[in-house]
Amino acid sequence: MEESLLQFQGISKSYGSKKALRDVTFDIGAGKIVGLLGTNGSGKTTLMKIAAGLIRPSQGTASVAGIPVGLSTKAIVSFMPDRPLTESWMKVSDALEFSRDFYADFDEAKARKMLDFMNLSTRDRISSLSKGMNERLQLTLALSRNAKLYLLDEPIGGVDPVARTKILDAIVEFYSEDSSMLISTHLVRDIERIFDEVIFIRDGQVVMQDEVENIRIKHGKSVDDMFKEVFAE
Ligand SMILES: Nc1ncnc2c1ncn2[C@@H]1O[C@H](COP(=O)(O)OP(=O)(O)OP(=O)(O)O)[C@@H](O)[C@H]1O
Repeated sequence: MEESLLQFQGISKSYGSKKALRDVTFDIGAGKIVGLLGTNGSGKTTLMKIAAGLIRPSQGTASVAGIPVGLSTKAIVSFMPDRPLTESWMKVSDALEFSRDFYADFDEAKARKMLDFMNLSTRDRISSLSKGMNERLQLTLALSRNAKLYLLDEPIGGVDPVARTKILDAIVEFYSEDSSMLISTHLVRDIERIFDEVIFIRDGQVVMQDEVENIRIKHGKSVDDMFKEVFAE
């Protein structure tokens, strides 16, 4: 059997009386780029944060590479949150230094190569970066760790189509094939070309998990068409 890199078993999460995830079960194998697709408020960020070990589920178990989510899985999981972690007083070089001090697996040479690719300079002030450039920086910081699992929460949210293409190209270029990646988004059309598999999540429940090739062959549809069909109101 192929190695499982991320496993959710019967995960539920409530915030007070609000149920954000309901009995979520899925498995992601090694070497896969997986899209976590759902509309606003469907529970994508909650799922990512549980996988990253930042919040605890109300029920169920989550594991990364067979290890229950906790301190030791944090060392092998790189999380790009949908809101920047950097501070506005920093320069890009300060952000690199922070990541280097913080993460034993941070690869500075890779980070510098990626910054070049992204047209970012270490001298840039973070407060002066546009939203799209800031997303590029956050992605650089996340992908420059030699992690086993990358969790990217809305990496193309709120940026223009040109920046989206650049960000997707960077993901494909700098992705290492022995790791897996889970990418949440609702902008399916722009990004579906990079997915091996997709998970559809609606109202906190997984409604479908399939290989992209299956969707195209079995259903004769693009992932975007399938998404629109599943999420039609
Ligand atoms: N800290 C919180 N307290 C209370 N409710 C919350 C909290 N965080 C999320 N929720 C609710 O849980 C549900 C799932 O939220 P979540 O952020 O996981 O969804 P999402 O799919 O990431 O949405 P979006 O695409 O809008 O970011 C939403 O209804 C949200 O309002």
